[in-house]
Amino acid sequence: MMGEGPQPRAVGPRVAAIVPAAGRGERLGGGTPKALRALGGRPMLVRSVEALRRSESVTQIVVAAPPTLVEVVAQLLGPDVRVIAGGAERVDSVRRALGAVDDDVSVVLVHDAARPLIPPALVDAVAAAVIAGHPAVIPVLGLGDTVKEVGPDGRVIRTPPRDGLRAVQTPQGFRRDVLAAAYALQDVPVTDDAGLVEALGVPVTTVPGAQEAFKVTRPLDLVLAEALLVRPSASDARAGADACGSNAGMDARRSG
Ligand SMILES: Nc1ccn([C@@H]2O[C@H](COP(=O)(O)OP(=O)(O)OP(=O)(O)O)[C@@H](O)[C@H]2O)c(=O)n1
Ligand SMILES: C[C@](O)(CO)[C@H](O)COP(=O)(O)O
Repeated sequence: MMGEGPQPRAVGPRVAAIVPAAGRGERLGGGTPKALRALGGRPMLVRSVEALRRSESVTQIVVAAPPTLVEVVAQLLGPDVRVIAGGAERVDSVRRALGAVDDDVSVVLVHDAARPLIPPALVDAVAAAVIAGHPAVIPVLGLGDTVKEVGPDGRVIRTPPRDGLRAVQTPQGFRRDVLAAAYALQDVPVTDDAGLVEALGVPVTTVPGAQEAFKVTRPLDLVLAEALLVRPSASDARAGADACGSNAGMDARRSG
């Protein structure tokens, strides 16, 4: 775990943010693809993209959309965002989006559309750690619950010591060549991008995550996200929504 003090400043390298947004949201339910479900009156995906725009480090955003909704999502997000068709699984969506990243990008962040309340400062902390020399960086939080490994019969197999366990969030940040090599691997069963990098044998570094970066997975998560948006402490997220359509920061970095 890196310290919680000042992180290296992100200057110089081009940083792309890939946003996998092509999932169906089966655990959330409701019919509409999850990334387009409204949160405080705006699609979750729009809020996630706004947080990336507001970060100081991101210079390009590539979104993997549900294949039938590529045009709709492109209209929704505006011309500064590249929208491509996602795939059947999250890894397929990220692999396709990686193929659409500009040639001059050397750092790639992968951020779930389903984490709409991500603080821009966390995006920058992950990017800065990669730029400082870590090949792979993930935000993590300690666990509040005890975790059990349970067998198919429902019986507890063991209780892993909680001190060494972390819940993993996004954005996960990578040197581009490392992520490309990881995504060249086939048929490695993983649930996050860092899992592929671990399969390569490349070290993965952690930085402190943020509670509000939780993933909207089930209906109660949506209720919690709505509640957070109307609290004063959610001013960042609201400002992000208010700024929707203003791309000045990212435009300046892209042309700089
Ligand atoms: N084929 C897929 C599956 C998931 N995702 C994206 O990966 C992120 C994290 O996935 P998850 O929360 O599991 O979303 P869903 O797959 O939509 O959820 P569920 O498993 O409940 O259907 C989401 O932003 C989702 O849109 C994607 O781009 N392409
Ligand atoms: C990438 C991820 O959000 C890190 O916590 C998570 O692993 C995605 O898992 P899901 O099963 O696709 O929600």
